[in-house]
Amino acid sequence: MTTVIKGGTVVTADRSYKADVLVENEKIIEIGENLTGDETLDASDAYVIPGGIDPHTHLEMPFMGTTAAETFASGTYAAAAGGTTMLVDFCLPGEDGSLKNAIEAWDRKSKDQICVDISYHMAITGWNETIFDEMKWVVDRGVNTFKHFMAYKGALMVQDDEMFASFKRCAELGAMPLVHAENGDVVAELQQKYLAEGVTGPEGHAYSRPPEVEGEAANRAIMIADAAGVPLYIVHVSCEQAHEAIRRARQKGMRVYGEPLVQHLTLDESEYFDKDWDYAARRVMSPPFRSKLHQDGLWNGLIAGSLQVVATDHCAFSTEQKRFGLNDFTQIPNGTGGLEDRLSVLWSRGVETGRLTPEEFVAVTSTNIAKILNCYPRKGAVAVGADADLVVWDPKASKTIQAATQKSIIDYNVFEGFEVNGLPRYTLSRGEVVWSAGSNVSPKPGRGKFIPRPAFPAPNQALSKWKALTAPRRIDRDPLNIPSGV
Ligand SMILES: NC(=O)NCCC(=O)O
Ligand SMILES: [Zn+2]
Ligand SMILES: [Zn+2]
Repeated sequence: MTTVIKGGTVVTADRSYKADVLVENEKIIEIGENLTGDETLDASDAYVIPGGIDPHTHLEMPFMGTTAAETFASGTYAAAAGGTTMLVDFCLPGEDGSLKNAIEAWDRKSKDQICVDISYHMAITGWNETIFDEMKWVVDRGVNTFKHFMAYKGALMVQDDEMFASFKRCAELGAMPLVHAENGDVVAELQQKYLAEGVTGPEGHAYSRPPEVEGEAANRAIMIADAAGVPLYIVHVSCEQAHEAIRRARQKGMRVYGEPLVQHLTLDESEYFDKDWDYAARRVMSPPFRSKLHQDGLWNGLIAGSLQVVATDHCAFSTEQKRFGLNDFTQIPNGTGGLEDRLSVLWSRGVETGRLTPEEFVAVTSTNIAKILNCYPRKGAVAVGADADLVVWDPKASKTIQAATQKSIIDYNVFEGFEVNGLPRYTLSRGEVVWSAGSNVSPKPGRGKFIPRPAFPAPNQALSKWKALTAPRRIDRDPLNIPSGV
């Protein structure tokens, strides 16, 4: 069976052009004019773009004494409804600390539920010989990225020596480290200070995580990655201090990537000062929302290329779960949602305002991350041979974001009331229509696949070669030119 997407404008990260797209057996088989197929999807007055890739989600993740309420089924359905056809979820080791068991646990949770494709990042939350050994198994299993939390002291946080050891192991294995950059020691002290001063509400969350703690950690992680000889990806970059560290590193020739979230681009710190406790607590996430000045910096970074990817860090807790921290902001489970609305919010606030071109929109929502994570051009491309993960994007379709009508099972939405233009008319996952606006298509849980991402030795090898060429070395001198000792 063939499907033709007809009459649209194909938009990729580097160009836009009028063409039909023909799909068969999960793949794009032809792009051109006047194509026909067994089934036709109308793309007139619309763009045909690669499906969105959200590289940062935490579905059903055990965290802060509870478990993120968004399930693999509801999260991937919400993703499809918003034009996202692949997400990368974080595997956390359980009490036994085993990476292998964590991946197997994530497989068990996800496999019968996922409606679109997924991949994993593996979290490194400690350091020992078993972890060192298991990292190879993880990479061979198709997970080439390892996340390190520099915050969440007493829980997920790792120390610098552990990070350095793990980064060096990543370099050997052709893997890439990721970091959550915040100075966890300082955050922990600031939390106690504000609690002692009687600041117990969600505003304390923002006060205890100022941009400086993020900037310091970003600089430290960059220095450690450089010493280990490995590229680095910094998740949820929220402020100028961290962005500046990335800019400086890139200017020095280091492969450092930065991922702002759509929430940080569009919501600011005033959300935490709302008089309604639930409203403010629902927006508690780390790092917190910042001022407009930081937001402008993040947008500019996307334009300049110093930041490459827009993600969501979808880690959604119900209002009931947020209320665990009613008397103490440090107990509010950290995390917000965004998976369903990332593309439409970014289109409305980015492309519609002229901050981003449609091509840049495609780059930061799909193509760049597919390249960074080594699954391009299978994903992130409109090209013959690529998976037919495609979105017919209707720039004229509009809606008001409302929790009441969302596919996510969370009882609120941090973008509630946002008027957005730009929505998927159709979302195709490997050629199958998994979302069709105005109809009742709903994808079958379990149809999604795990996408292995092999080791990517090239950037690591290039870096090692350069490091070897430029390493400090002994100067051999003619003994005649060495003054004799006195
Ligand atoms: N970001 C957040 O607040 N929660 C999810 C876990 C993390 O990424 O730090
Ligand atoms: Zn994080
Ligand atoms: Zn996260």
